[in-house]
Amino acid sequence: MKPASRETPVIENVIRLAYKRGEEKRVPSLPLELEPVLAKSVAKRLREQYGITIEPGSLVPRKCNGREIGVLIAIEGLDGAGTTTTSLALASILRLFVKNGKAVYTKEPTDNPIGVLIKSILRGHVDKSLMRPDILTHLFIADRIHHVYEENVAPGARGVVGAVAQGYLVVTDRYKYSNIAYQSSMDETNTYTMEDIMALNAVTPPAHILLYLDVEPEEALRRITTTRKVLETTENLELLRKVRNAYQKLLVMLKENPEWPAASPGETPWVTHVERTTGISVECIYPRDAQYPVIIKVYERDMSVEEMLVESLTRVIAKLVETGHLVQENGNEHGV
Ligand SMILES: Nc1ncnc2c1ncn2[C@@H]1O[C@H](COP(=O)(O)OP(=O)(O)O)[C@@H](O)[C@H]1O
Ligand SMILES: Cc1cn([C@H]2C[C@H](O)[C@@H](COP(=O)(O)OP(=O)(O)O)O2)c(=O)[nH]c1=O
Repeated sequence: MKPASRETPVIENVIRLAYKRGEEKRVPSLPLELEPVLAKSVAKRLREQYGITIEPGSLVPRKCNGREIGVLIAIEGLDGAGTTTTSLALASILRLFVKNGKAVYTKEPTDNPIGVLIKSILRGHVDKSLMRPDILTHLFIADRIHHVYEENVAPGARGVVGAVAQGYLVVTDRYKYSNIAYQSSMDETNTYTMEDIMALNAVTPPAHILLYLDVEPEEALRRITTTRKVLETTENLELLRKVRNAYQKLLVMLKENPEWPAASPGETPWVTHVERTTGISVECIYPRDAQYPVIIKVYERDMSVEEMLVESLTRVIAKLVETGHLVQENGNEHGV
């Protein structure tokens, strides 16, 4: 489920998960006091497991040529894995802990015209002949190009990359990795392999961090069917099993052959677009001495929502500190 507006404070959106789109979904409510509880638990686990001490406002984005540079974090998983819940909570907690308060939630498919068309196709509301994996592959990519280079995801920022270049931590609820896992799994003719869809997606940059929420397809379907009256065409057990296999394969592919630094220039058409949109060197946004995306996998077996959130958020923040994308500074006096 996706909230309608990112102008609303993120924590409110988390709470609204309980009420939003009542006609489609009945989502169990998360406790109202979630944010402070979560902040405390995350700070505690970071201290105990990673030796990282953080307080509200104590983290700052790394700098390049004197300006703060943010990151792109993609949250991925099967429908029902909790990508929306986790993305909202992560943006909220990051906003609390970073000094500039610059963290935003965004999502794909977007609420822009191409994203709306995609949703109509997935819901079977338009001509059924549009429901083809090849058509969807290209529509999702077109929606993503607009999202990454044009959509106003943060005040005064052009596109996701514009926001990152202005020091925002951008959390996207799904990204190109959904495209690769879902559309290749829907394609029974095997016209577009995962590698093909990955190559088509080289028009947009990698995420700095890819958080994959791993859930058993049976559990994912159970969550979807208990929270939603109307299921999307993609939400059936057979497809979810295929998509999970595809995600597992994709994580291996990305570890062996990261998107950045790329092996060949043909894999990086996004570099020109990023530099044109942001006006800064790509090396400032994607330092060459690291490999992207950095992958984090959380296996949800027997985890409560709260446990999944603490585990996921702690690991993402620890990784951002470890890789130098977030730097620890003295925080303010309000510890958590
Ligand atoms: N780890 C978990 N354990 C139990 N229920 C969960 C867990 N994560 C999410 N949920 C529930 O599953 C449902 C779907 O969550 P949501 O974040 O909308 O998933 P997605 O966006 O991945 O489809 C919600 O009712 C949410 O509260
Ligand atoms: C971004 C993306 C999403 N998807 C799929 C994953 C989901 O099944 C669906 C989007 O639905 P979802 O993210 O669950 O949104 P909502 O909660 O509003 O229903 O689109 C793709 O197939 N390819 C893509 O490139």
